[in-house]
Amino acid sequence: MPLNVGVTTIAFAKGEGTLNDFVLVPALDGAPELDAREVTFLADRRAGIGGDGVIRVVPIEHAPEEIRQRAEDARWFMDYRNHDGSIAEMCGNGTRVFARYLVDHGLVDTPEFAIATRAGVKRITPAGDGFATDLGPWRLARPADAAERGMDGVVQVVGAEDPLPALSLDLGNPHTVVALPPGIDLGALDLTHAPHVDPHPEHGTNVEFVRALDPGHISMRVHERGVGETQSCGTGAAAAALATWWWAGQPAGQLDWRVDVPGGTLGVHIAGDRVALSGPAHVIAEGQVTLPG
Ligand SMILES: N[C@@H](CCC[C@H](N)C(=O)O)C(=O)O
Repeated sequence: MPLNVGVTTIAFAKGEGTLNDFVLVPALDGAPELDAREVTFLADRRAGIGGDGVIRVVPIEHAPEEIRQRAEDARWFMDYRNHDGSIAEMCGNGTRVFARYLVDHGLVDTPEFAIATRAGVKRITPAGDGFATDLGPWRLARPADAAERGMDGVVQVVGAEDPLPALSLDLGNPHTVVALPPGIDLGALDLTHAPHVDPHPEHGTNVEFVRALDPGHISMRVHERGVGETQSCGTGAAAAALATWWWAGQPAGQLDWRVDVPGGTLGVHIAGDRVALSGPAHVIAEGQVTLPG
């Protein structure tokens, strides 16, 4: 009997955008489907390939019905999972790395194209050595409270005596943004555990800690839902810029933001109720991997 009976070997690529890293799995005929155990194996930095998330590259005709119904002109579905196997609606950095994979593999034939995500269709355009993604509409998670006070919850951080005020935003996925007061050093924050957020969002949240540097320029660290601290989060950078802009009174002349993250720099452009993200994207390795039996 051959030794490889029952063994599943699949193609993968490894990519990153501002060091938010992903394992991409082409599923060009709809397979492989990946269960949570296979995702956590692929994302494991010791036993598997390693990544903050795992992204299946799925032709739209093989996407789930609810995605196909809202796909507009998108020909590809970004099926995103977090490091822990959980499903996330959106990944901003992931859209650029996904776009890089499609372009490098000749899977799109125009420089601008659309991709379907669980949070709707996102439009990609080339930008510098990477891409810009129209992340689409954003909104405050709890508009009435937030509009009144600019803060709608609190986050407890290790080492701070009192919980810090925070603002929650919906970018297709959930974010809670904290503006650090002067006495707390962004670089010294202990993000080894998920910060305690109150009120706790039903489906969890990504938490961004922000230091304002100059007008239109912030620095940020993030604890991602389903992952832990990462070197960057694209939707998180957009949420951080939007919250800082909101706190500043939404100045009309301050729509372009530079967001420094541990893994590099991202651009955020606010356009009314829409927001766009730009930054680099690289595919750094491709190969084959055998899934655990
Ligand atoms: N890193 C991503 C966000 C990935 C999903 C997030 N962890 C969630 O669960 O919402 C980004 O670049 O936006």
